[in-house]
Amino acid sequence: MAPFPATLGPVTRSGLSDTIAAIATAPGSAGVGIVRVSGPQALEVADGIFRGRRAPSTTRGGRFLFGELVADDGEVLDEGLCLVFRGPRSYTGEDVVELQSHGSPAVLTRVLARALELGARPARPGEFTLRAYLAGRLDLAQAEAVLGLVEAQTDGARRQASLGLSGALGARVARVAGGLVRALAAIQAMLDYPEEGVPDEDRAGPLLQAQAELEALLASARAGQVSTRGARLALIGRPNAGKSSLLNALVGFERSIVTPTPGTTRDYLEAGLELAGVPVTLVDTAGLRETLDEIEAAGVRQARALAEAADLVLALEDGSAAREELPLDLSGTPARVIRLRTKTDLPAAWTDTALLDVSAVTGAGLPALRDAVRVALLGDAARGEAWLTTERQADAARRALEHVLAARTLPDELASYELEEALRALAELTGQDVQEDVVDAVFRNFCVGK
Ligand SMILES: Nc1nc2c(c(=O)[nH]1)N(C=O)[C@@H](CNc1ccc(C(=O)N[C@@H](CCC(=O)O)C(=O)O)cc1)CN2
Ligand SMILES: Nc1nc2c(ncn2[C@@H]2O[C@H](COP(=O)(O)OP(=O)(O)OP(=O)(O)O)[C@@H](O)[C@H]2O)c(=O)[nH]1
Repeated sequence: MAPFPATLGPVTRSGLSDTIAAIATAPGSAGVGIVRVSGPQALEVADGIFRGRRAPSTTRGGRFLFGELVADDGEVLDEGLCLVFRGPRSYTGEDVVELQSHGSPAVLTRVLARALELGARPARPGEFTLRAYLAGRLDLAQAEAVLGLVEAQTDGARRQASLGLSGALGARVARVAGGLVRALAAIQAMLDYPEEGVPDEDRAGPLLQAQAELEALLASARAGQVSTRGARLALIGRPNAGKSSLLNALVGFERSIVTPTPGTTRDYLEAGLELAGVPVTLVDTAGLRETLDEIEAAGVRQARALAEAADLVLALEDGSAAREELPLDLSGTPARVIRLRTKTDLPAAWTDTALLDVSAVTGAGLPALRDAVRVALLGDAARGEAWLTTERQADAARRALEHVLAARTLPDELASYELEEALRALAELTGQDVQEDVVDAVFRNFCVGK
């Protein structure tokens, strides 16, 4: 891969020759904390801070030293470790030094301040990973996966980010690009040697396959974003339908982190849990409880707004009492709905096979409900495959697919133009051919020190 994409402009590249430093660990007290330094003067900076049996600048890469971290006046700030990575064998590809101390803000801010005195400048958000990208050690999708790993709240989000970092997404995209290049070659041969008679399948076959792969990738995008960003599930139903009990049952049956937080306005209750690896926020509207009975317009509007803001609606009807209309009509809203008949441990007042039977008391039907939620949120995106996890990636894949679809119907000359555009969109996805502002936008979301 090229040292950095040719289209990158001066802003992204600026300051690559200077040395950056940042606290790499989270704020607050911890057993250990890290100040990371990267750039040509990293070893010099380390020599100025670290006092041990040997100087960092005389140490081979891949080693760590034990010693003291000292201030400019010689005061010992803390004991600590110094890890030496010599470029290009480091995270950024440059010389990198890690100063690992005890993890208090008091120690870490002093170590960082000393690094800045010695000539480093504060790193911008994501700048270490940006440098790794510019050095060609990560593609843009991998850099986004690093962010995903830093921010992962659930095992599902972690799994997708880890797959992305391993390069699995880049490999999937490269497969599609390979097919497009083959189709392009067939078209070129047709244009250059029309009398040779290049078989039509040479062009159509790879194109069809590329189309199918792009469609599968795009189908994974929704799942990828849901698994990273999480999903909101709204519980809708008449008073007494069993919303709170179902919320408690779902939360209670999950092993993972439970954070019941009353809504700031006390109008609704939210509970966080993990369903099928997806961070899910269940929303139960307390404010609606009084108003829905009278089908008051404001209450229904609020419920509708809640449903529309949700990724998925669970619509509950009490199976033990005379059946009443749902309190609001969800047809015509984009919300997807799973309809439930509740309290199935009690004698049934009615049945309806279109609804999923659940009992919050016995737990009957909850596994089927969790399954239905998983399918509604993730579709059938294969778990072991790398998914598109950001809107930026999905947008690039969408454009690539549009060009492939166009290429399938156009005459050769125009088709080859469309395929080149499709390849350009794929190169954008992995960051091989991308505008500087796009790169900047990716790294703006990072934290300092990453
Ligand atoms: N202390 C610490 N932990 C960390 C990181 C780090 O930078 N520091 N990471 C980062 O954020 C992650 C690990 N990622 C890393 C990736 C590459 C290299 C690296 O130096 N690679 C070189 C050398 C490999 C080798 O010696 O075999 C290379 O690939 O050439 C280091 C960390 C997670 N844990
Ligand atoms: N037997 C049985 N009773 C249930 C079940 N779910 C809820 N109930 C009972 O039905 C009543 C209403 O349940 P809630 O969970 O408070 O219903 P809700 O929809 O949140 O009602 P509001 O708080 O008024 O909005 C309570 O007395 C529950 O104990 C169930 O699965 N089986």
